[in-house]
Amino acid sequence: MERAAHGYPMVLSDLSLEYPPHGPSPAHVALHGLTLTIAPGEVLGVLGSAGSGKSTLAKVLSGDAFEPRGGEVRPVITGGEATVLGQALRRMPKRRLAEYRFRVGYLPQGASSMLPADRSVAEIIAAPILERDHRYNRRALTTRVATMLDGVRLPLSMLERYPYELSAGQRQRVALAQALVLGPSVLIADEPTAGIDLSVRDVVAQLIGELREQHAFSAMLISHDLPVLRSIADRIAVLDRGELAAIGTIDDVFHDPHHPYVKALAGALDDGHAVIDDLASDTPS
Ligand SMILES: Nc1ncnc2c1ncn2[C@@H]1O[C@H](COP(=O)(O)OP(=O)(O)OP(=O)(O)O)[C@@H](O)[C@H]1O
Repeated sequence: MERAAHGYPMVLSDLSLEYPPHGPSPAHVALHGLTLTIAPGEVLGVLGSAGSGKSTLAKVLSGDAFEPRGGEVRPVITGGEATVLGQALRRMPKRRLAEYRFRVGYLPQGASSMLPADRSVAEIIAAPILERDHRYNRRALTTRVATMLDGVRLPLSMLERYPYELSAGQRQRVALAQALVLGPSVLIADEPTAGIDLSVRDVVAQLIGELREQHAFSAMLISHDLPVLRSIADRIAVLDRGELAAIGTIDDVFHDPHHPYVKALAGALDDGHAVIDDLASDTPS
């Protein structure tokens, strides 16, 4: 896979994403003309109103949207381009997908409730390694899995447990360990702390901080959790109804907001809301 000539791990250029028509439902444009970059070592926070296209963006950028799975309507790139770690995603050949997904960490929305019930924590964390190389040295695998578990601050005694034996926060940490086990240089995390205890907030912040110290690690962090964004994100992008409403440092974005949705967010922050999930996008644009 070629490296990005410009060195930016993520470049979105006039990107539009659409759900194709299905049954009686017409096509739906989820994201329209999004242009932004993530610099090497940068963490970009993404927040936005419900339905503004955040999860759709994460599914496409992670490659998850391109996995052959029946039954589900998946978004497609209908305009512009997204280039991640040098891989242009529009018209990416199918044979590139598996390798691409190994290089990009993805923590989907609700990951803690999607862990396979019949696998132990050790098996769950090890799965991407064995998927990439089923003959991977077992001793090295055990060490890697234990290191990842420790990295998300869970005790080794959890290795043989099953998801139902863990709290939601512990399951989310296992999902994070799995997303990072292949040592990706980019992580796309969709609401990693939503509805989960504060322990996950701290772990996400600490882990991303450590990864940035160790190597050029960049991330897109979808979150409405302002303390998390403040502690980790270098800049934030605000989406509203499928379009970019603002981008910059948190202070820049909220200091003198022009866009109505960003103004409403700034108002919520002034009122002391730290988590701004529930702010409806009912502001006129
Ligand atoms: N399978 C689908 N088919 C058609 N439209 C969809 C599908 N999934 C999502 N959408 C629509 O695409 C738009 C973007 O949805 P998306 O889930 O990306 O928003 P979001 O910003 O992540 O919202 P939330 O904060 O509620 O998770 C919404 O209008 C949603 O209704």
